[in-house]
Amino acid sequence: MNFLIFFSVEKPKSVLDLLFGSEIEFTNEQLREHIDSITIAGNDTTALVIAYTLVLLGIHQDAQDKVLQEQNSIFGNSKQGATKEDLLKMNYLERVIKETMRLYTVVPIIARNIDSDIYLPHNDITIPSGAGAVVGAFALHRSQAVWGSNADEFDPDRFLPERSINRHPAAFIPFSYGSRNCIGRKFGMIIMKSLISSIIRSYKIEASEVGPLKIEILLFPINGHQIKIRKR
Ligand code: HEM
Repeated sequence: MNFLIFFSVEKPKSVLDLLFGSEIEFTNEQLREHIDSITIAGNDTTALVIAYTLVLLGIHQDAQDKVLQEQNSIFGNSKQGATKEDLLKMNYLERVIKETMRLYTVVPIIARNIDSDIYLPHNDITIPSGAGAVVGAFALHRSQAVWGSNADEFDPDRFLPERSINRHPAAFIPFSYGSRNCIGRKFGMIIMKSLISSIIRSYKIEASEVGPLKIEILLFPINGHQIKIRKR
């Protein structure tokens, strides 16, 4: 297992080093469970978002051109990996990734057990303690009431600051919301931006529509993705 914590000023430490060095002494089983959480929660989610993003860029060539322009403005012709400073400049790519996570919410349903009665004033409904509840993030992200009549269309500029001002903070919840939201959301963004940045600088992508989807905890394309890549 060889995860590194990036951008530390000190010598980078692996996740295991950090877990071993923490104040709490974990049992082997707890250590394994932590590593399981990080790999399972962090791997498939990130890989799926990267794949959906590449497919959407392959379909929307105009967006791919804009991503490439932004990359060229940061890197020129260089193929070097992105630094933290480079990643901060990738505003358009970040909007593309967010729009991908909105349309293809890879954690489409978030489930909770209700442990005390919860009153929902807008609907005048009380969810009783002991009930199970799901937050339908996929449905919320496609809601025309929230995202407008073009909710099903790919429009990364929805995430421009000026178009996001009046949006409810919980309208966009690919990483969930509140105290149990994703602990890896910033790390996930770093991985996704770094990888897509390197791929787009080296390859031109073409893709066909995303076909039917299925939910197996995460959101998978039933037929896989049809994608062509050509060296630039
Ligand atoms: C695009 C990538 C990712 C997406 C879309 C995503 C999404 C989510 C969502 C929706 C939850 C809440 C699930 C629930 O409450 O049922 C969650 C929790 C979690 N995520 Fe992520 N995640 C991503 C990347 C990562 C990465 C890279 C890591 C670790 C390095 C990670 C670690 C975790 C952990 C440990 C939890 C449980 C947090 C808790 O229960 O307090 N995730 N993630």
